[in-house]
Amino acid sequence: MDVSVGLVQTHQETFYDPLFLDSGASLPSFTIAYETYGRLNKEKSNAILICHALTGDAHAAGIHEGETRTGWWENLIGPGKAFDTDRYFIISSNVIGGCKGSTGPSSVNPEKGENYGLSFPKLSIRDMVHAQKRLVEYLGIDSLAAVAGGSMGGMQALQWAVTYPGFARKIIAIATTARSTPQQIAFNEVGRQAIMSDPLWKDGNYSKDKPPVSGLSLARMIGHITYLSDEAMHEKFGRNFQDKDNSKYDSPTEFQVESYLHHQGTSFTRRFDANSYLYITKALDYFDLAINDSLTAGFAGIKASFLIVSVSSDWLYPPYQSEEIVRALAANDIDVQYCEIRSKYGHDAFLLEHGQMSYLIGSFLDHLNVRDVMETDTPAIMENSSINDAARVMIENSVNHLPITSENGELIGIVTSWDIAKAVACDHKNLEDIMSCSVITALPDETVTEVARRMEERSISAIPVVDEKNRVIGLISSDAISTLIGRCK
Ligand SMILES: CC(=O)SCCNC(=O)CCNC(=O)[C@H](O)C(C)(C)COP(=O)(O)OP(=O)(O)OC[C@H]1O[C@@H](n2cnc3c(N)ncnc32)[C@H](O)[C@@H]1OP(=O)(O)O
Ligand SMILES: N[C@@H](CCO)C(=O)O
Repeated sequence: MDVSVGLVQTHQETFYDPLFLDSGASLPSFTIAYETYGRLNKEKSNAILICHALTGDAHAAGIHEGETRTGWWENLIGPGKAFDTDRYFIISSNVIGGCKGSTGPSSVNPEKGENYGLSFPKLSIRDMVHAQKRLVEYLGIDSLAAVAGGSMGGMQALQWAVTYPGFARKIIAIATTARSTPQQIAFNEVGRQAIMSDPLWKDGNYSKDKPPVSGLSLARMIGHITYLSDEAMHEKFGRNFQDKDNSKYDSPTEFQVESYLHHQGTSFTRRFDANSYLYITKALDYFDLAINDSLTAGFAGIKASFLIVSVSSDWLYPPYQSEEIVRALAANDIDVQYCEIRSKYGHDAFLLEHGQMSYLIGSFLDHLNVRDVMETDTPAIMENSSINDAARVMIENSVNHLPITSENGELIGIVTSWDIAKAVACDHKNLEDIMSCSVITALPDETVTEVARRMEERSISAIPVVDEKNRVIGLISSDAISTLIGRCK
């Protein structure tokens, strides 16, 4: 059986200082629903905020008492999983504007004593993030190890990096964009029109017992098509009929795909509020991190490392949008890793491709720096040494790479066992004749991944690690790296 965080509860916290919104309006007070998994460490340095997508909620992992469904990222959050609750304190909250315990249009306006409905102010992704910051501070946390999410959750993660530079050390943004495209806005608008065309919607003043279920169901059916791929639909349903005995002309849901979409639409109306759908999709539409159409300008000043993941078959948030994020980050010299995962599931792959996602997220969160892997007791020799001295030191210490330093410890060259062999074969007498003077080096705070890539490109099996004054402080070897990868699995 899978290891899980087990029984969990959704908590609620109300904040009584107003939340000022991008629209110019404000919420006099607001409530945030949230769950936490794992333990906050003494230094309060191990918190990770998880952000949900359009229709998600705070219940990202574990199980609620008396229920059977686990949280929506159950496969990624838990002991020993990518978001390892033995090491990290995970926070997951419902966005403001939502309908799963946080303040949204279905909540009571404290100033009027009635539901907000359409009097709820317009929201942005940044407003959602401002509200999350209040929660994080309430939990006593003044920096986050990471913020992570898929789809709209990825937008929130990016927004955190822009709005609160340096607050989160790592950002994980999956199947997302830095600015909504006309096509995304178009699908959202069709969904909204489906809701607003339902006579039960009543300009947003529907009663709790009579919500606009046909409109909301239709909105979800349209949305759900965009979360799948052509291939996934072929594989799931083919052209199969739902009822094999009564196949054609006389059933409203002849094809399996029709039946499936109706099921997705209907079950959605049991868990989601129509007005929340209108507000949250609008927040998606407004989302644009570019400044004067430049994402590079929009990302200036960011201080975090990024993992950006796209899905090969995602036609709603296609990989080119992730690539745009990566280019703009790289243009700002921001550390970024990018992977397009191969998947047939389409956009919803961020909820389904557990293997690939676990690997990427797990390695990104745990990635080690050169400092963690380098050997520090490696020998070096002075510049005026002889070839014999070099050979002896190499044999005595069983090393194949020997940095050569000046008197003050500065790196001036390197000699390898291959160079020594060459010296014997070609009868060279001086160390200067065989040593390499333009040495590829590593810095202690670089990631092992970056350095491994450099070593692979140059076909080098070990490189000296130097400090800011180019003094040798250790050596990193491909052997040490492969031992590490073997250990990490
Ligand atoms: C990420 C966030 O932040 S939260 C939001 C995420 N959660 C959701 O989107 C919930 C709704 N979405 C889904 O269920 C998504 O499809 C996923 C991605 C989460 C799950 O995908 P899968 O495991 O592949 O499930 P699938 O898409 O096949 O749907 C299964 C459901 O369809 C039903 N179904 C399958 N075929 C048919 C059919 N021919 N006719 C009618 N119903 C059908 C199943 O009975 C099942 O019903 P249930 O969910 O009520 O138990
Ligand atoms: N299935 C996800 C996809 C939207 O990104 C949701 O409903 O939130």
